[in-house]
Amino acid sequence: MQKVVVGLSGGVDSSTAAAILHHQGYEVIGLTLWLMKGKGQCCSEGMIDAADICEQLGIRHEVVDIRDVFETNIIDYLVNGYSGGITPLPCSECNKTVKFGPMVQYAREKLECDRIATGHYAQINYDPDTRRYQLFRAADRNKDQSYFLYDLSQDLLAAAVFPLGELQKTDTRRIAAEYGLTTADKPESQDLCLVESNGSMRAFLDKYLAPKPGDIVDTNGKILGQHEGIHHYTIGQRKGLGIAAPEPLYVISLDAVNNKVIVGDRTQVTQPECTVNRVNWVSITEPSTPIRAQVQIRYRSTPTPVTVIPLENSRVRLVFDEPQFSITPGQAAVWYEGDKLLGGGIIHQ
Ligand SMILES: Nc1ncnc2c1ncn2[C@@H]1O[C@H](COP(=O)(O)OP(=O)(O)OP(=O)(O)O)[C@@H](O)[C@H]1O
Repeated sequence: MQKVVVGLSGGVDSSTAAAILHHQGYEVIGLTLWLMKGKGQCCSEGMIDAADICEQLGIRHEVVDIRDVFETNIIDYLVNGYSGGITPLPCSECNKTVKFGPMVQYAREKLECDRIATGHYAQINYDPDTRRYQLFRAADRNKDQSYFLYDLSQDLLAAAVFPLGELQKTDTRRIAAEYGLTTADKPESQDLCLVESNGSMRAFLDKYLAPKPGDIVDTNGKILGQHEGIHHYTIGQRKGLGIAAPEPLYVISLDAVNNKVIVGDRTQVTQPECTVNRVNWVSITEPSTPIRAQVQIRYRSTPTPVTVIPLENSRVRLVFDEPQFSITPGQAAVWYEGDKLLGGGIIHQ
């Protein structure tokens, strides 16, 4: 019997992924990563729900304590990023270095298993011509999580299985109900796990960063107001500036060195191009000449036409057909050809 390890968060998606594979005849092992320190965090409840599902399916359940890795790779990464004036995207980093990497390693070393399934909505296809694992958007466009998976290596994609990639979310709930899974009606997570468990990103950051008051200025350096710490702001932000002005003002940059929030009008936060670092090419090898694609500069943004110009050291320059509003350093830019994810990286400037 073929063995597969399923990453179980305790939610309906991963429970259903496990149940589908179990009913297809795989030997399924449930694996829950213990991510967050502290009692009462979402993981504690998730672990119990995951254990329940394993009991229900009659499968083995492993819990791997990875709290230190989560703290270094996600919490420190976020806190350092925000205090340095960028807006990091934790989910792609978490998928690569906290979830898939350690799960694949644990499965290979401890469970003699080479396949890892998750409840992610995305699709993988192996192209024998190019010998690459390609990543595609999920059939359910509204649930598509390919954007958060752009940083997976070929080795991790080779091991990954996404049983929900061809389903609509309504199918998942229906299947969960048909199998009588105890998680079938569990509510959807609405936001980043850290935001859910802390109430807001600001509340999370305030646990780690002391207030550091400074000036809110325009591009000429004129002081327009005060802030409590640049970590409370993100590029393109309009609300919560506390400044009365005849025209709407937006955050156009964050100056960590001088502890300043710089604001301006909408045109000043709209750019024709940007540089992207730490690029991972997924479905194709790195091209030697510019390519055309459609890019998303944040998770829910509409894909927009772009020319991707390869640069040295795993970087690219993105030249948008139409200038883009609020390009945010630290967020991911991910470019596609139709549904095929070509590559992505971290927006630099
Ligand atoms: N703590 C964890 N341990 C093991 N696998 C996890 C864990 N958290 C998430 N995963 C895996 O990553 C997938 C996507 O995680 P995400 O946080 O986006 O949850 P989700 O889409 O709400 O799914 P679910 O309904 O399964 O919680 C999950 O379906 C699961 O397979």
